[in-house]
Amino acid sequence: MKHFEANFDGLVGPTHNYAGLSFGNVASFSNASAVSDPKSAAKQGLKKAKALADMGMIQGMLAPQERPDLHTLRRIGFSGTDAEILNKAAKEAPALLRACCSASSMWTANAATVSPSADTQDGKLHFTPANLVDKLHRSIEPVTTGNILAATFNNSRYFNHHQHLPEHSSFGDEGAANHTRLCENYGNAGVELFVYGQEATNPSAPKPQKYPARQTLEASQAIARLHGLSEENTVYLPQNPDVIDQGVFHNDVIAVGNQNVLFYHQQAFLDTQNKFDEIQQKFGDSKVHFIEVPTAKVSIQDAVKSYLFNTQIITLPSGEMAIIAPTNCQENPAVFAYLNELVTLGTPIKQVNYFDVKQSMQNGGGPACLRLRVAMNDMELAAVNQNTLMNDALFTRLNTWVDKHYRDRLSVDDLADPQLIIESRTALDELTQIMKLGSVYQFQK
Ligand SMILES: N=C(N)NCCC[C@H](NC(=O)CCC(=O)O)C(=O)O
Repeated sequence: MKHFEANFDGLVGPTHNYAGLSFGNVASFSNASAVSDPKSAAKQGLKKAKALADMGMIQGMLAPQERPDLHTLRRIGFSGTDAEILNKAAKEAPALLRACCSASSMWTANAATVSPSADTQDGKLHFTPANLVDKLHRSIEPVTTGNILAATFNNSRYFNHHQHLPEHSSFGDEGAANHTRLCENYGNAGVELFVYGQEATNPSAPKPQKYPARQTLEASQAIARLHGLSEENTVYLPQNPDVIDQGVFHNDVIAVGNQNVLFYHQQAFLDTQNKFDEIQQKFGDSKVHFIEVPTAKVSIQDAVKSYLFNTQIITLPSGEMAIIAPTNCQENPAVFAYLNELVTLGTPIKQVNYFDVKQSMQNGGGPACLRLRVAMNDMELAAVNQNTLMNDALFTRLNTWVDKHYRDRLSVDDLADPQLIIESRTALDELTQIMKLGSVYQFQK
């Protein structure tokens, strides 16, 4: 049986825009009210996904969510026709309308936490959609995320789908953005590493002062219980609250792992040495490569600006590891110099490939935010909805679909345009047919 890690990238939705919705996410705040280009955003994402498929990686796509989210606007008391609701919300509660229009489901690293079958008690692949309770615009994602995941991984013999955690800050859960799995081979039991920013039930534990910690220890522990992970294969690692206060709103902005590599910034964690000893002991006899980037070489500010750690580390079919980085890393002299040096250091990482994902970066989403990792075997892959897997035909089909339905300019004021509801629904309805997802959206029920 073959084992590998697949990446499922979020298809950017037709309402991709810059609304400044994410307090603590520097890019989101500093680009608030900039004009976006949903068509380019979607195409940049598709290009990256296709490039990985062309490198021999298993690559899938996850459908975006329905936006504007009329269902939520109705839930909070707006009534009338769709156009009337939009009009009233734009006048009476523009901030709530913006929250209901974000295309933020594109960052599928936040869609769910995934545990491969090699790690779980029942031998199935487990998915728990993230509740994303820290941000209003993201807290409306998990139900539809669950529908999309169930339509993509649609075989109960192999896949176990859980409900998202209770919607309370004690269980703040941001999915795979705060979760990394280290393993010798994808098919062996690995060490599941949960990084949290706060302990909800222990007020004296360290926590950030300026920006919110989105992930709690209690949420991470609940996921480990739900997925049937063993204690010997699980490590909980506290994030350094000082870096959260400098804009590191998810762990995947400061660290990334793959197989036997953990690539991280010197200031990423608390209690680092003890926790690394625990990781090594649980990992087993072979050595984990802890690749530390020192502050002297790359400051936190440069890491946050360039997204050096929001890179994907992938294992190519040749067995070599490559980094998939945003072009922003090339544009930052300190980071570019570091990456050029990294490939010469004798670590498993041998090459760096750069991709322009600037439309996503301007909202704080790099290459790693755009993908959900699913380690699986070939039987599990055969059970996946095959219409979601990237190949030449799907790439062409989705690009044509984007050309047909997406705007190339969207301002925050355009979100009040009722025509956007029609455009978005027409596009998504067609997409569910292309990807054979069934009725995953509220407007289809
Ligand atoms: N690091 C990972 N895995 N994901 C990045 C998510 C970015 C997203 N930005 C936003 O939601 C901005 C939307 C706006 O401001 O319009 C967020 O902050 O949750």
